[in-house]
Amino acid sequence: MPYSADLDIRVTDSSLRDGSHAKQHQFTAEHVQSVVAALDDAGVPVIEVTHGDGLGGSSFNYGFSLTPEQELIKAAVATAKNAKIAFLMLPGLGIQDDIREAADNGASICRIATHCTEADIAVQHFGLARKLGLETVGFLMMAHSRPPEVLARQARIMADAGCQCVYVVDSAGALIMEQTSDRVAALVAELGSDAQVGFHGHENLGLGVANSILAVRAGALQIDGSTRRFGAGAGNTPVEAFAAAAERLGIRTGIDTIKIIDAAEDVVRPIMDGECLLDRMALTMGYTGVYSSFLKHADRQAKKYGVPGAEILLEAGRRKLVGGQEDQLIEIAVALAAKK
Ligand SMILES: CC[C@H](O)CC(=O)C(=O)O
Ligand SMILES: [Mn+2]
Repeated sequence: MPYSADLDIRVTDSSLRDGSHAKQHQFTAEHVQSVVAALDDAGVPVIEVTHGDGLGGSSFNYGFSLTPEQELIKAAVATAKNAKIAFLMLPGLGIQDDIREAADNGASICRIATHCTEADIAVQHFGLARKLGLETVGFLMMAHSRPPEVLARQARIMADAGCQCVYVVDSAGALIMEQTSDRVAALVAELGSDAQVGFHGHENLGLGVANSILAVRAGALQIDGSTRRFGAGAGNTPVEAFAAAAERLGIRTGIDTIKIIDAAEDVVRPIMDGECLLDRMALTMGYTGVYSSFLKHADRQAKKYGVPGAEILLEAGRRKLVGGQEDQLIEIAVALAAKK
């Protein structure tokens, strides 16, 4: 079944949320206005705006935002003519009042992320979001680290709690081809008509577009990307490349391919601090299964303690660290420095 009469799938652009990691959370309201205006004009149907780690993410552990995220959400809502504005939240970081405030500020889609074995911590949050009339999306993060049947059981917990679309989230950019489609297919089989399935990719092995196309073929109805790959690690599935590939394959996204190619070059690139690169650090994350948002934290500790960043990430992979364990990157850097 297509997503709707006009669209086969719905694309959510995460540049203004996943890109917040790459920008070290230094977005201004003007950045948000210019990106939202360009993406909206290109026909991107959903735009996500929040601190990289979601509502309440602005903190010592994750990095402070330059602009309060509710101000960024307001700026996005005021600018978008057609696109819906989404926000992310991680239970335990954001609180219920943050969800209420984002809804009051005009955001209409609440995306709730948990580690892929911890869906049960989101039950109350889905309940509240639905009560507020928000559309709901669930993120099963670090999805490479568990097999399809485990993810399917976690997806069931989210759907039963009121989640309307559960995403397979390749936080480490570590999923390879059928590893993506097998996971998506398992969720589609489990959820049936109870909830849609989505896919959120990262480019750490250069597979974001290919994995996303395979996800669509396995039944995903929602796909995330970031224009110009503006996201954590090597960035997300580039929306402009995905839109072009989808169009050539006859998959209707509603996005104007030429306009989004122009937006990537003329609007998004100028606000990025640099390109999101498929370099040694990003490849190490994809290869060893490390959370993409650890990149800038590892970079900082590498500089501070004079140790190679890739070695910090290799050890993070060995320890199988998950989001929220950013402090262990400091411990790893200190230990590497002591060995020198
Ligand atoms: C909040 C953390 C994280 O950036 C969510 C996400 O986009 C991912 O896990 O890939
Ligand atoms: Mn991500």
